[in-house]
Amino acid sequence: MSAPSRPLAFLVDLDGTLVDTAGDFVAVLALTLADLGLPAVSRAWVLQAVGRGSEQLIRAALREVGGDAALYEPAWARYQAHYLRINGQASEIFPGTREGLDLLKSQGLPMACLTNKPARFARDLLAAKGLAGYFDRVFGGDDFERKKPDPLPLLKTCEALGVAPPSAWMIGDSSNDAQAAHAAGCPVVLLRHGYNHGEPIDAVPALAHLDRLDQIRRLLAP
Ligand SMILES: O=C(O)COP(=O)(O)O
Ligand SMILES: [Mg+2]
Repeated sequence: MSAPSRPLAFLVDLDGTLVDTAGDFVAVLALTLADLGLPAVSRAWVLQAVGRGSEQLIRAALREVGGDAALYEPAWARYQAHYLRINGQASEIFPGTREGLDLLKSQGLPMACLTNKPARFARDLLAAKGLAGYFDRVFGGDDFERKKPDPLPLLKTCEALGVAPPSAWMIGDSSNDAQAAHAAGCPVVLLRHGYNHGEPIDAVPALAHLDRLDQIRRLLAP
């Protein structure tokens, strides 16, 4: 891939990119399904299902355990109540994340967190993990009409930061992020430690594939 143009902003995904939130999803889904008298989904199932937003995750979990699709509304209500209560408790910041965010911040450019997670959950999680201060804006999956992999959230975030998409680097962990970035015209950098629907992320074209966010150092101007 050709050398990246100098970035003028960073759009950073949350789940699987900054924070390993799989444990929160596993715990909240288990509590939600138990409330409805249904069995839990496995961690392995969660790892390949996460990334398309909460609504899709709940619908897929109901299908997975043989629950009636009509249970979606009560499931969503229970899911929100549990998520708000335990958000972050079974999640860890990935190694190299804080150092990586410090490096990005040192570039003096606008930064947005752009996730498919509902905005309220995203804000609470960033605050709980001490990461909120890095971001000028935080946008969640319920802030726009469509979610990643649609380019709309990236285009709207670029507009909010006042930068053109080709100068806004999307940093993510899944083909959702990459597809959205490609369609929006944003360069993309991918982390290997996230959740790419069970597929290896190296197969997805990007400026770079990193094991840890602080490895982004080699892509930035000294
Ligand atoms: O589906 C989710 O909630 C996770 O989304 P994210 O990877 O865009 O943060
Ligand atoms: Mg992600």
